[in-house]
Amino acid sequence: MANKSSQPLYERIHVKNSIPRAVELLILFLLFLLLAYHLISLKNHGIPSLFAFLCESCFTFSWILVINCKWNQVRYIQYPDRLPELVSELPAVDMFVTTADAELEPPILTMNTVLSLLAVDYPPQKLSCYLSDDGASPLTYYSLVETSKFAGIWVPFCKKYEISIRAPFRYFTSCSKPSKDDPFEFQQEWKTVKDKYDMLCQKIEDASQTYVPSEVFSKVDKKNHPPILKVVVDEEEGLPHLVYISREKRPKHPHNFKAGAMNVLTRVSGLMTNAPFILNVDCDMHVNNPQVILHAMCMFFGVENEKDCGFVQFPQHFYDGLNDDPFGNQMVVLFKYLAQGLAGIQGPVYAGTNCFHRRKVIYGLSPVHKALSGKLTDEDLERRFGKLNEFKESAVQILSASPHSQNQGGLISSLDAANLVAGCAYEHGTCWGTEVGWKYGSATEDILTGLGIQEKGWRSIFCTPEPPAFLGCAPSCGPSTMIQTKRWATGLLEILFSFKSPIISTIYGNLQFRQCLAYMWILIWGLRSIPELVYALLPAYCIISRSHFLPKVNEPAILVPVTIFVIYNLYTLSEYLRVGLSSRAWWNNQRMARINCTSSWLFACFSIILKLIGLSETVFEVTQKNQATDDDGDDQKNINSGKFTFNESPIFIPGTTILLVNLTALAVGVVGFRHNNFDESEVGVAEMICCLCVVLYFSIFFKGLFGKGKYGIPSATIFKSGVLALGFTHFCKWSVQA
Ligand SMILES: O=c1ccn([C@@H]2O[C@H](COP(=O)(O)OP(=O)(O)O[C@H]3O[C@H](CO)[C@@H](O)[C@H](O)[C@H]3O)[C@@H](O)[C@H]2O)c(=O)[nH]1
Ligand SMILES: [Mn+2]
Repeated sequence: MANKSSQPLYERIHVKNSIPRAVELLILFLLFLLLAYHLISLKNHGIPSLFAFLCESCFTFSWILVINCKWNQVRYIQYPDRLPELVSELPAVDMFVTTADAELEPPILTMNTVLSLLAVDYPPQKLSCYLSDDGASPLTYYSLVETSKFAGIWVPFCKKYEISIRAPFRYFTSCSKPSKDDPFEFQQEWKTVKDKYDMLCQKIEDASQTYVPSEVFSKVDKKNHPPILKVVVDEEEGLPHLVYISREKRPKHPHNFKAGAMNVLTRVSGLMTNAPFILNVDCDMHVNNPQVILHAMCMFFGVENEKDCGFVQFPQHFYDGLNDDPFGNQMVVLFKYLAQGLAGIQGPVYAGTNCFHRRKVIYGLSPVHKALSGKLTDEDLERRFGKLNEFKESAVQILSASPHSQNQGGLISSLDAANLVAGCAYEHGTCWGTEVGWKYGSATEDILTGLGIQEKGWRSIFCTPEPPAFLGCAPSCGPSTMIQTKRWATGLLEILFSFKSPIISTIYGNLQFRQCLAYMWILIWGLRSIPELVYALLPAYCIISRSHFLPKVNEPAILVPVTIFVIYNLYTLSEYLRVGLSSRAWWNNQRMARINCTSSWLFACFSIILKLIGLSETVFEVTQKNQATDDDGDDQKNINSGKFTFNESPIFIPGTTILLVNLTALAVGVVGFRHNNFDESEVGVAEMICCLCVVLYFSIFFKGLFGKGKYGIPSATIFKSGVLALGFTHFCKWSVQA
């Protein structure tokens, strides 16, 4: 452990945030005032006021959760340079990459992820990289073999010249071309490496066009095949181990998506290298800061009490992000303030990628039991980890030893044993997926797994080195963005309505109360769609039915909602400006938030209802990743990138309906203004402004009404939404007469 007399490995800094806190409290106060107003005006305004009151109660509740999340902002700075003085021997790290579909996830992207991992600044003999391929794709395997050959020149090149970007596709595009002033040797080598990389890309590209001949994969059906395990690099000077795994799949066995893949990776690596630390990255992320493992180690070895560092999470940043974040999915602000806030409570949630785990924590150890092995009988071990003796032994080694006395050196296990633990029957009757490993039962296995770890009392660390440790790609078209947010919200609701919900973890486990509230804020995303949907329709309802839910413009009470609106928007805007984003990015995120909330999250609610009544299971729909090399001409790409796209999916119906209803209401309202007779049933100005705002928030759909091809909403969707909108306006009128 760290020697305390010398300088610390990290520093914990409290971020000053008194002004944001004051504004947050002011908004909360105003929200309460607004609630009070609705209660008082229930008599005059009736039903609309009641609905407004209910919705705003939800918003207020959610705001309290937000304030809780952001209250104490904490940041960490690591000093990797000090590691050598303090840690005599660096521990081994097993690095996991998951891929699931060679079509949605182009192998060249995955290969760049692997290359960037192989080339990190860390003793290579301490590293092993395991690639899990749920697509059992011969192309992926072929690419990996070719990549391992290229790694033989790429890794030494990066280390020799201290290249800062170690994913070749990023390095070779980012104006890395050597200038005349560079040493001649470097210019030469640069050229060779670049040529070799281009050849690698070409080979993979060619292979993707033709059938890849391979004994290993002859007659492999990706949904029904035995485990395929290949050691691609075993002992090679200067390179980490590299192993390809495609776990067994059988139609009758649920494979539990990514969580299942992670557990197979954990077991196979447990047999082969059994490193005490695990790093996992998705195939769409690559290492952007070669010192990343050292940063993580500063935290693991720097904390005084192990308990304070169960896992180390790095943020997800995205490269080549479209300008001003048109799809609102770069999550810069979310990651910044939320994770920094969580860091001040019990630590960030586990985000599924860019995270270092302690293997023993993954094996279910709690911080109060520093070691477990002595207490576990052979039956216990078998129940937890499965039958295989070799694996039980490896687990005992992990559960008993101190973090850096693990085996190092070559791969130790026989492939037979490894094949066994990669089989789908192995987990049967064991604790894998419940007490041990990545947890099953949610499409957001990451949040569920992290929750389980924090429930045991572990804290986690949010680590934000400069340059960013990892970069990835975010979906860049309408449908995949919506599908992704829907999957997240669905997975989160699955957790909320299960026995693993944070409330239970707080009552029976060691999850801190404020951390529980933080989880709640995330888990209820899907449910928020209901009040948001009602609220998006309420102004239109009021205009069509000549009723009110807001004060009139000449009443002093109007100041309350107006002030909330203004202050809230300035507050969120300032968050964007403070991290250096534009006001355009802020606006894009605001409207995507409204759209996601009323569409993807609403559909998440539907899937949960279907699941709860037992009609269908939720699935993990893999996000389409962008090709590193785009087929579109550059010009074409610049014009159209960032333009929202649509498809036949019903997910676009709510948005279109909301737009149509509000347009109708605006029209009705304008006509109403003309014939205004200044009595009680006049059209409310405040309601009209609200309608206008809703139309602005849904302006993407407005453009979609007239767009062509994938930029337009399909006519079937417009038709269905039209019918719904018509139904709604009739309902408004009918409710007045009734
Ligand atoms: O059956 C499956 C499905 C997915 N994956 C892998 O899981 C990762 C994440 O999938 P992706 O489609 O990229 O989903 P995202 O929405 O981008 O992922 C975010 O959300 C997931 C939970 O929904 C987390 O697991 C991820 O870490 C997090 O980045 C990828 O490497 C996939 O190859 C598998 O290995 N097996
Ligand atoms: Mn992804």
